[in-house]
Order: sequence, then C-alpha cells, then structure tokens
Amino acid sequence: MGLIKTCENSSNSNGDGSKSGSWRMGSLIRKKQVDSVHITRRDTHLQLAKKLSVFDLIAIGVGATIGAGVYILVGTVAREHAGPALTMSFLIAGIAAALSAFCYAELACRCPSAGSAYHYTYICIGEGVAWLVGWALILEYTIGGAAVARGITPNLALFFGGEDNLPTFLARHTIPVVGIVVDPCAALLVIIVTVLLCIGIKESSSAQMVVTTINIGALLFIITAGGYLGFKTGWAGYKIQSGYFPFGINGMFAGSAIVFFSYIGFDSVTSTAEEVKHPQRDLPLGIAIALSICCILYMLVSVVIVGLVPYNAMDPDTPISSAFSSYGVQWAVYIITIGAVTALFASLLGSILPQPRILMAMARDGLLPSFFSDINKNTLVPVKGTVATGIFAAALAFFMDVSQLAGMVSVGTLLAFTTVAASVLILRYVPPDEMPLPSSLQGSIDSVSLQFGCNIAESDSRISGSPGSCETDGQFLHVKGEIHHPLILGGTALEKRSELTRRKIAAWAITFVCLGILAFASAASVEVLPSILRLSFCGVGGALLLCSLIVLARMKQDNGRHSFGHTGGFACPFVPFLPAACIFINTYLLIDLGAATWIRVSVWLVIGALVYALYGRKHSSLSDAVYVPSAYANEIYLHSSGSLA
Ligand SMILES: NC(=[NH2+])NCCC[C@H](N)C(=O)O
Repeated sequence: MGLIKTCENSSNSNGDGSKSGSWRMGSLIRKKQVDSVHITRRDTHLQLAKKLSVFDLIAIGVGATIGAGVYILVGTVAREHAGPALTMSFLIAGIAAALSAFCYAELACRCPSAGSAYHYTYICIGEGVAWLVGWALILEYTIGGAAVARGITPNLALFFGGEDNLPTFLARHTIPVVGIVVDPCAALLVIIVTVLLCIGIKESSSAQMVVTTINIGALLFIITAGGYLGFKTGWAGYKIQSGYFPFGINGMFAGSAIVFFSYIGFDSVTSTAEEVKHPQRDLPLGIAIALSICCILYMLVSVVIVGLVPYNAMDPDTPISSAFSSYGVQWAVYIITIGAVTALFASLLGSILPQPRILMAMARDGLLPSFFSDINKNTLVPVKGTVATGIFAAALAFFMDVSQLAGMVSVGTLLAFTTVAASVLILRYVPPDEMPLPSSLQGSIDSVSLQFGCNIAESDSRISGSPGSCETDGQFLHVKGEIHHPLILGGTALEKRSELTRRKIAAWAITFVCLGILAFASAASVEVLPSILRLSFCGVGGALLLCSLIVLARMKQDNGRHSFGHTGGFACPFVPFLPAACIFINTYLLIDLGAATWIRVSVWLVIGALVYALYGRKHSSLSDAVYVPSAYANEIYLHSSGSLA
C-alpha cells in the first residue's frame, strides 16, 4: 500500500508515535527531502549566522586537518613501511582523500546543511544509516577532541622544561586508590575552545585562522630550514643503499593507509554549510584549497625529513625535532613544539566545532531532543549543544587517557566518507523524490487530488524505483489510469515506464557495487581465511563490482548541476568510477582497523541502536509524515497554508 496506507498509519498512531510492524522497518529507510526542515517542522527556529567566507573555510579545514599526524606519523611510517617513499605515501593518501573531497563538494553544494554526512545520508539512503553515521560521528568528534586535548599537555610541558615543572593547576595528577591520571590542562583547553565556539562562528574561525597561520609558519620553517640543512650536508637520507623503496611498492601503499589519518578533518568544513555566505561557490573551493594546502605541506615536510635522516635511524616519537637536533639545531625544537601545540589546538577546535552542528541537525529532524537544536539569539550559534559537547569532551579529557581508543575515532570519518560517496551515486542515478509532509497536511491531499484531476491512490509496488523506496511506494501516482512518476511527469507512457525501469536497474547496480566492494575488500584483508576462499571471494566481488560499474557507466545520469532548486555548483567528475573508488578505499580502511576496534565500536553502535529504537524512531519528524511526490508537494503545501493559518 502506498500513500493512503501511510495516512492511515499516521492517523492510527496511538499518540506515542508507535506504528505498525511494517512501518517500524520502514522507519529505517524513510528519507527526508533537502528542504524538508522547513516543510515538516513549519520551522520557527532561528537560523545560524551566515558569516563565513572562503578564507574562513580554508582556515577551518586546514586547522582541523593538520594535527599530530604529520608531527608524529612520519617517523614510524618511514621507519617501518615506506622509507624515503614516505612522500609518495602522502601523495597517494592525499589522492584518496581528494576522492572523498570531490564527493563532499558536490553534496555540500546540493544539500548545504550543518548535518554534513548525516544530512546527505538521510536524504539519499535513509533514516537508519543516517542515524548510524550521526551516532558514529558523535563518537569520533568527542573522543577525537578529548584525545587531541590530552596530546597537548606533554607538548606544552616542553616550554616549562618538562611535565614536572608545569604549574600545579595544569600538571597531571594520579588520583590515589583508583589510579586514574587526571589532566587539568587538557580539560582547560577544551573549555577554552568551547567558550570560543559559543562566542560566535566568525570569532571562532578568526581564532582558527591565527592558530593555523602559526602552525603553517612552523611547517614552512621545517621545510625551508630543513631544506637548507639538507642542501648543505648532502641529503644523507637519500644516499642509503636500499634505495627509494626499501619496503617495495607494498610498503609505500601500507604507509599511505596509515598517513591517511593525517588528512582526516577537512570534512569539518561541510558542517558549517549553513553559516557560509555563498555555500554553492565557497564550500567546494574551501574543501579543495584546504586539502591541497595540507597535501603540499605534508609532502614537502616528508621530502625534507626523510632526506635529513636515514629512514632506519628516524626517531619514532619525535621525528622532526630529533632530525633537527641531530644536526645540532637545538633551538628549532621550540619552533617545532609551537607548531605541534598550535596544530593540536586547531585540531581540537576542528573536532568540537562540527559536533553541536550535527547534533543540531539530528535534533531538528526529531532524532534527538530539541535541546540540541536551540540556537542562541545573540550569538546565532547552537550554544546549548556546544556547551554539552564541551562539558562531555572536557570530562573525558580530564579523566581518561583516550589514546587507547584512537582507532575508534577513524570509524566515524571513514563511515561518513563511504556513505557520502554512495550518496553521490544515488543522487546521480536514483535521485530521491519523496517529499515528507506532516500529518496535519493530510486533509489537503484530497483537495489537491481534485485540483490536479488525479487520484492519489494505492501505488503499485511492482514499479517501485529502488530497493530503498519500496516501503514508501506512495511516490507513484496513478493519474487517470496511467502510472506517473514525479521525475517523469512529461513524456509518453512508454518513456515513463522505461525511466522507471532505468531507476530500478540503477538502484540494484549501486547495491551490487557496494556488495562487490565489501566482498572484495573483506576477502583481501581477512588473512585468517584459507587462500582459496579469499581468492574466490575476491573474484566474485571483483566481477560483481566490474559488471555493475559497466551497467552504471552506460546509464543516463543526472549531471549534478541543477537539482533541488538551484543550478550551478560543483559536480563530482568521473561518476560512477570516482565515488566507487572512494567507497572501495574507505571500506578497505574500515576493515583494516581490526577486530579489536570494531568490537569497541560495536558497543557504541548497539547503544546507538537502542537510543534510536527508544527515542529517535518515535520522535522523528518523518514519523508523522506522509509521502507524496515532490512534484506535487509544493502545491499541497501552498494549498494547505490557508487551512493551517
Ligand atoms: N575529526 C577528527 N577525527 N580529527 C582528527 C584529525 C586528525 C588529524 N588529521 C591529524 O593528523 O592529527
């Protein structure tokens, strides 16, 4: 049953929002429309302040991305995986990150919202996966922020001559009996960042700009001073016997999987989408420039460091400072430490900034309490969500050494990157078309039916457009006996039918692309399986992936430039190959995180599933929505505005 059934369900709901069994499954795949915030909630909320320019976005992106990664990872990765080819590892990881950046750039243009990956997933894939992404991002930003804050203390202590000399109120203490090491300095830094974020987005981005400029200055110092030393002393690191690839090409790729971590963070830019003055132009530019700056800096730093010190003599903990010390340039250590502290501070701000915005987007959709969607009328930022995030992250940073949980931090980002790439495929081949309306508008539907001379009747599940839309098959209309799809309201009956078939084939092809990648990547990484089994899985997965990609490549697609009410903007190139490569890389990295990380993450995800089942599902804005085609929704909305007034 389609639309009519949905209406009945809504009116039968027993006040607490509980629905029939089939609707319960349906809640996981229900989707929202780009501007559904305004339609479903008759939004009276304040909007965030639109103050950010492309320079602010670059500062936010670079600041959030450059962190401990480049200051620490170069040592271990050069020593154990890549050797002097570390530069190539950074390049490959940068290209992999750029694939995600392309996908983010298109979606940020087409659906600019503070919810970022959560929001795109909700529109393209459905509520269940969107919740999962939002919930995983909470883990990432909060634990990530707390971990970064803890990392600042030892670096800061270097200015005082070691941790023992830190002022008592900043020094780490061990609580007797329980043996917990508390870190007041880390908690204080989180609080400072939280206060800054509450003051205003422009103020926060200006602070980020200052801190990031100092950090870039330190990296430029490393590059120029290191380059000078290298030219003067003959680049000892490049003269070793084992050549440029001591661990072979495999080592270089293994290294790029590890240094990929240093590119995480540029996605923070997209969570400011509602605060950008010209989102369609500035979001893609901001993401691209931020990522390019990081990639160039990382490659130059690595060229210099592996050239100064032979890879096998590199210090795994403080590779950059040790490289300068080994040439007798002790004072450089201070500059490098300033760089590390500012990089970590900016990374902390980059972690705490997106969190309240994603919470706000989830609360607007009813999946979290409205407390989080509150915007302060003076500063026009989500102050309550920011304070809640800050208190939680500060408590974590104070009490826990969260570095053990570092692997969990990447899950949120990689999951988000994967679903964002899948969302691009869906938007291009099977653009979502439902327009959720609150049940209060149901009364208007009949009159609109009359006005259109059409009968919004039971739809035909045989012609549903995608696996994901079967449940909400009310998107199809029978108009005077013919089947009409909102996207193909023009054209002959034959054309309409063939468009519906195209959508169906595309939907299955996208599903098979994802399944093929999953099979291939799992078989390639799970070494405990017998090799014959691994090979067969890889073969089946690869064949599935290849066939589905060929099918998609031959299909008509939306060009990504004129949907959802605006034209222009950025369109991701090489669809479907680029998003598929992006899904592949991120799935591979997700599996590569290892069983222990996944077991820990599962605990968090199970808690998330419970919260969704007990709260989100019932309170979702879409739980009182009926589905009508977007082509008619505006008419219904306009028609009903009189009766609602
Ligand atoms: N949102 C995050 N997970 N932030 C962590 C960013 C890590 C950063 N790229 C680094 O190299 O340290």
